[in-house]
Amino acid sequence: MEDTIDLTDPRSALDLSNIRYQLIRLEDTIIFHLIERVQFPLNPTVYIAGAITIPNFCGSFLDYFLTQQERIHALVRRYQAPDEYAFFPELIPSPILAPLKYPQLLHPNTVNFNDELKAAYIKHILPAACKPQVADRGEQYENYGSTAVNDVACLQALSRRIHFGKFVAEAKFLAETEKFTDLIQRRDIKGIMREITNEAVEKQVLRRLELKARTYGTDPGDNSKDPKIKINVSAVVAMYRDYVIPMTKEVEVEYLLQRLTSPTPEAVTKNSHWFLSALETVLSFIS
Ligand SMILES: C=C(O[C@@H]1C=C(C(=O)O)C=C[C@H]1O)C(=O)O
Repeated sequence: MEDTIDLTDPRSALDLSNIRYQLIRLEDTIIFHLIERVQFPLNPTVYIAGAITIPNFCGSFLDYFLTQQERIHALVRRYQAPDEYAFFPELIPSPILAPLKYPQLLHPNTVNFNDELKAAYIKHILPAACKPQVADRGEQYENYGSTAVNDVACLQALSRRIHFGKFVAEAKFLAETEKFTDLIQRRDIKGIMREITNEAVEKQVLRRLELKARTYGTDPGDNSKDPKIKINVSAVVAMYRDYVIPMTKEVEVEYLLQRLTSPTPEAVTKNSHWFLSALETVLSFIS
């Protein structure tokens, strides 16, 4: 197992033990971002379209923040990486940096579960993890900016986690190509779900997560008998059990259902973004 997954090397990127290691690392990122987020109350206003007036924008404050952040991150090539998926892919510009040449690791596909992830985050994950909303204490106590900054960090880490399901699926497909080819050809979704599921690994993930949430959420300097925990540990476990693991597996299944078909133009765009960007750069020099 390597220290980090190398997405420029197919042997590293499609090795299931490397992928699992990456998923374990992402648990740390997700828990730390969530600990930051739950310092603030739920602040439902942030998620309601039109609740905060924004010039030339009619969505929610969170969506405004996400679109702006994705634009700047796209300029520095974030969404060229095969493990990064935008929440608003239709709004992102081409990078200003020269394109990187990633090898073709995944079959071209259109799988993007970010809408489902964002909906579950707002409707279920946050309400379970946040402290109860204090009564409206007036404008000077608002922390909408901090709320959205932390939400974007949480959502982007969660998005990477669930979309790593594509690498998991590709590794499993390569290990048992014949079996998966048959299931995919018969559109046997239940059979695919059964074959990609590893209950022992899932149980291990949940046990480790509980320990991590408790450990990272406790100040090591707090020697009291009943130390304060900065995060609701059972909400973290429930987030993985009810949303993160099921969505990772849905990503796996959807990816496999597209594994044998020839790519649609939309799928090619994500996978050959570097080629289109290169073409754009060349054309900008000519014109
Ligand atoms: C990620 C894997 O695939 C599936 C998804 C898991 C997850 O989301 O944590 C765990 C086990 C499998 O059911 C794996 O096999 O490691």
